[in-house]
Amino acid sequence: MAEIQVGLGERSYPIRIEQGCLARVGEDLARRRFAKRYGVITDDRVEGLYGQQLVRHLAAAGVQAELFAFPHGEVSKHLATIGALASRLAAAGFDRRDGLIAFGGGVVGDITGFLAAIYMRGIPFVQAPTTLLAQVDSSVGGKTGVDIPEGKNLIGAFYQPQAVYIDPEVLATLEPAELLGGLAEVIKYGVIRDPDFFAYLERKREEILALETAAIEETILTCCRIKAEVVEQDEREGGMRRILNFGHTIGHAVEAASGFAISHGHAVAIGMVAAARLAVAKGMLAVAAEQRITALIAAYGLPVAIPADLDRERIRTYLKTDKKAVAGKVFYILPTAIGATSITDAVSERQLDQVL
Ligand SMILES: NC(=O)c1ccc[n+]([C@@H]2O[C@H](COP(=O)([O-])OP(=O)(O)OC[C@H]3O[C@@H](n4cnc5c(N)ncnc54)[C@H](O)[C@@H]3O)[C@@H](O)[C@H]2O)c1
Ligand SMILES: O=C(O)C(=O)C[C@@H](O)[C@H](O)[C@H](O)COP(=O)(O)O
Ligand SMILES: [Zn+2]
Repeated sequence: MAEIQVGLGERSYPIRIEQGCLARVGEDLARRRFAKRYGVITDDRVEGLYGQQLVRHLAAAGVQAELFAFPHGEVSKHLATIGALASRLAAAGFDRRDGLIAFGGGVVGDITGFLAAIYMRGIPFVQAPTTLLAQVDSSVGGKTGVDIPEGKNLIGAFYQPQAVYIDPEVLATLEPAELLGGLAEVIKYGVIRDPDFFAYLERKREEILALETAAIEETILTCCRIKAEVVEQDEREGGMRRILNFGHTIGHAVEAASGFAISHGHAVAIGMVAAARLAVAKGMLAVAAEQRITALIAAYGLPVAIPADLDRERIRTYLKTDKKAVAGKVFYILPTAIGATSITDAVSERQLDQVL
């Protein structure tokens, strides 16, 4: 069992990482009393696999909870889902003393956090992430929100959870492609911040892919530690938090341009390779480092190139609505070494053409 703290003054919260901890979330909630009862927000797949089990565990600890599921996938991550869930909560009599549990992957976490931020102008919520991506990234840091046709995550709020409960056991039922998506964000942490962790990912590939307990726990813990450190320094992305967006400038555009046929993690993998190549083109990164980054992404079975049939003009259109764009200038987080980045808008059309 490991517990780390995200230190944000009165918005601080613990991240607990423990095999089987979903069975003990109820005890913790009963002790901490964030809310008098909980709406467990989830998607239909996670509901089918673990929904009743979680509600039973909560009930055994004396925690009242009700499940609210929506159809799985990024296509649900829009305002209509928020509206429908809010209506269901209101119909069930949820009031300001009640809270939410985000029980699922990043889509569930982003939707639930945003709903918690705005339902009755704000109710408490906790994260119980069930995908690797959500356990290493989206459940921590308080970015919540939904997509609009113009782009990814263009509506949302910074709203921190009260606690994060990570049970690596549930990863056993993930589809292999979903596991890989999480590994893209895992590799991101090595590239932006931690060369030793990058080398660990090179060495422990087989153990990590096999979800071997020690390797997967170490991986989740390292990512959460790095994310907590970054968020503690820049909660609302005034500056350095932008490093967590490495691979996301082109990644988000690829994801949206594919109509979400390419998942977030796979698009981030493509975006990281593109960013590393841009960095080489600009003379900021050694070719050998770019090759190591690309080789690690490929070694985990992730894509390294934008599919040939994906419309480049659509990608360019989405690049312009990236949240990091200011006064029409698109910003890129480019690696300068394994473990270090630089943020720049000085990317020429020709350099962009080369990587697209
Ligand atoms: N807020 C943040 O900081 C942040 C960070 C990274 C990504 N994100 C967002 O997260 C989303 C991607 O998250 P994701 O990859 O978890 O996608 P997801 O939530 O769609 O989950 C992927 C699939 O896995 C299924 N699933 C979840 N847990 C399972 C389990 N234990 N066993 C079997 N199946 C399971 C889900 O039903 C879904 O079909 C994107 O919308 C992205 O923008 C947000
Ligand atoms: O927490 C952050 O900060 C991140 O950027 C983490 C990203 O992995 C994540 O995909 C995030 O949702 C992207 O945020 P956005 O502000 O670029 O939409
Ligand atoms: Zn991401």
